[in-house]
Amino acid sequence: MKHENINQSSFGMIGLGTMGSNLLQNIADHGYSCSGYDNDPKKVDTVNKLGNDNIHAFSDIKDFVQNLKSPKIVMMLVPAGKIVDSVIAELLQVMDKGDIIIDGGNSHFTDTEKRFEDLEKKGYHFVGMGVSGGEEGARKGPSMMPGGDKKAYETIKPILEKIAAHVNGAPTVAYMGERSAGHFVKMVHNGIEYALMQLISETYEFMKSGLQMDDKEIHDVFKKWNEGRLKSYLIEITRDIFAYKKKGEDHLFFNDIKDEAKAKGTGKWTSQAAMDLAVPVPMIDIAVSMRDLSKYKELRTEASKLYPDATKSDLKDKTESIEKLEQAFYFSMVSAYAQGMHLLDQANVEFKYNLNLDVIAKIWRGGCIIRSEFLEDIYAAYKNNPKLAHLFLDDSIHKSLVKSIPGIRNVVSEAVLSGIAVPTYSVALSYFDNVRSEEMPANLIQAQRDFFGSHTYELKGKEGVFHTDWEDPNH
Ligand SMILES: NC(=O)C1=CN([C@@H]2O[C@H](COP(=O)(O)OP(=O)(O)OC[C@H]3O[C@@H](n4cnc5c(N)ncnc54)[C@H](OP(=O)(O)O)[C@@H]3O)[C@@H](O)[C@H]2O)C=CC1
Ligand SMILES: O=C(CO)[C@H](O)[C@H](O)COP(=O)(O)O
Repeated sequence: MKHENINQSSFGMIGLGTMGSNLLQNIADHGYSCSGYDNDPKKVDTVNKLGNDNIHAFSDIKDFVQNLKSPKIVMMLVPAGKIVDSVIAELLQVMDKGDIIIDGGNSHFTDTEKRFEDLEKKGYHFVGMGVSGGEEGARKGPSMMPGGDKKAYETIKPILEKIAAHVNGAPTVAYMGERSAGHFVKMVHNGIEYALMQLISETYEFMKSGLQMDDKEIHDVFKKWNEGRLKSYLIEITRDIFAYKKKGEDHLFFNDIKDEAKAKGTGKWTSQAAMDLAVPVPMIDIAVSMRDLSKYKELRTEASKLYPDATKSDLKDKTESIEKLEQAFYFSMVSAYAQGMHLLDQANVEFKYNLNLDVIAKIWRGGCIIRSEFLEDIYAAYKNNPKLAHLFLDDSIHKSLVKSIPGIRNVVSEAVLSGIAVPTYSVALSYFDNVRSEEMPANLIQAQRDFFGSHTYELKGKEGVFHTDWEDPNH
């Protein structure tokens, strides 16, 4: 479909799928004239049939670009990977130097790093921007994490600030930092998302198998939790999943879903990046691993026959157990955010991104999947002390964390004795117990390394590296 009006649109979107179509409508709702392009003519048709006077969709990339005002602003919301490179290559044929290209997908930060460098050399302004909030967020107000070309960000800032969610009047978008900073921050956001989702699924298992609660009771607990300090988007949707029945059916729909979790990769990328930077994020690691384990259905089925019953403990007092579980969830949730923020802090040093952790917490308070009441505390912690080395060291967080320790210890031990898998809870606790250990047993590891491989060790109170012949009879 060709349009008469050329050079009319203020904003162009490539990829009119779930995110692109909704974000474009959000932008159009704020009074901007928009163009859309997708290589799937059906998507183009669907968008044109919305009847939104502010949106014109094209199935020819040249017509699409021609319809944009200069400097042209084009955002891509296409699947991450090679497709992004091929769309950029097409765009370079039809855009002009000085134009702005935004990648709003979940691109790997190392790809963004290369694209930024390449496009900068070629004279284009490139912004790598994480977008979170899913379909509804894109339509009504996402959280956005732009990084890269600062000048380009200043140009698109008025649009982004209008379409973002708002918390206490502040938009949930801000410039994150240099080059690939936006996509790095989004990746860590997703890593935390994985950890919290795994934590919620273990909570459900503990309630169901440990406390013998039925679906209605579980729904009521999530409802109550969402009215307190655990209030968050993920608890809110879990509450709603525990109330969702198909018309005419008497059971919750999610019970029909296979217990095999899929993943697009951002959680794994977070763990990989954390390993490369030597930052421990064990809750994210375990969340990725448990999604992987869920796929081994046959293996699990066979093993379940071989090892049928674990010792069951007697969890009698449900009310008291739920109170402990709330403490345990709070404790572990704090730990999940703390591990993610620690990774961001260390990546900032390594990659010289110029991140501001308070700003990141601020824009995560609304619009995104990990938005939560607790992000207010994280925001306050980093605003109060931008150099805070770890969230556990913040005074206010310290106070509430300490009060939750009995809960986490109780839940982990009860679960272990009952044979209920709570790896994220367990690792949250062990991570904490090691973080609070001035002495770790790592000296033994050093001794072993030196014993079998002459890898050397350092000594307390003595400079230098040393080696011992551990099997020398004359030592
Ligand atoms: N869905 C979500 O909740 C979220 C997704 N994201 C990220 O946003 C990006 C887009 O996701 P989403 O909207 O869900 O994906 P969809 O698959 O729904 O939409 C992508 C669209 O891009 C089109 N497309 C593919 N290749 C090209 C091309 N070469 N030229 C033009 N259009 C093309 C696709 O067409 P076709 O179908 O024909 O291939 C499709 O219409 C991804 O990086 C995703 O990870 C980020 C946050 C949340
Ligand atoms: O980016 C998102 C939300 O912010 C995606 O919806 C989310 O990452 C989905 O990831 P996965 O498919 O791996 O669970």
